[in-house]
Amino acid sequence: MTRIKICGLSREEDIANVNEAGPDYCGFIIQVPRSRRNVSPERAAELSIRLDGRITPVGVFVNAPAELPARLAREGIIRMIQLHGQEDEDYIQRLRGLTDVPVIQAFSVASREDVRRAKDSSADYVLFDQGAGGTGKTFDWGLIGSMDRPFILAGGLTLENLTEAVKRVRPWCVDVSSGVETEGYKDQEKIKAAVAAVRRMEE
Ligand SMILES: O=C(O)c1ccccc1N[C@@H]1O[C@H](COP(=O)(O)O)[C@@H](O)[C@H]1O
Repeated sequence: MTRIKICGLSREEDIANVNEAGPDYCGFIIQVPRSRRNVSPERAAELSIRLDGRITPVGVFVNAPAELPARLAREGIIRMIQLHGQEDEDYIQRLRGLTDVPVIQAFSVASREDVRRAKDSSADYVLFDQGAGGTGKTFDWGLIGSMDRPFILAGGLTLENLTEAVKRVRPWCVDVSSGVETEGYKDQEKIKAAVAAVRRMEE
């Protein structure tokens, strides 16, 4: 069964829309000023509290001090931590000392070497993406090859390529952000269609 995460929520209506669509995970881009999906920790708290309890809130961080994701996890604002910067093994170990929520480490895939590095990660899950995150672009899925651990496929997934991605790559979870937006905002119909497409594949 492939799970689905809808990432980059920033408005109350985004929460209402995911509550209706029912993905497995949703993501908040926290304290990443360069992202147009950026939310403050306080805003993430306001949004997370409105989320259906069956959907796991994931905090997405880029080189944040480890105390920040750990605090938000302790406060129950997020239940998973996604590291999307240059965080290394020392960082993950420091985080482990501060919180026991599952950790996702993102890797930008441009070569087989990037995938090999991911195999060595001590994170609970690895995520394969194109570029620095939220680019809306895909990478060569053939580079993933065979993986002996659960992984998340991200990067430029859309209603057009989601089904093919699940069939070809067999990820543990797909992560969609730009692909369920219209003019820069999350789109209710696209979110519903993406979740339905992944659920249909389980049948
Ligand atoms: O979405 C962002 O703006 C973002 C910023 C910084 C780090 C990660 C970000 N998003 C993550 O990027 C991937 C793929 O996004 P897309 O579907 O290609 O737009 C996904 O994992 C998001 O969590």
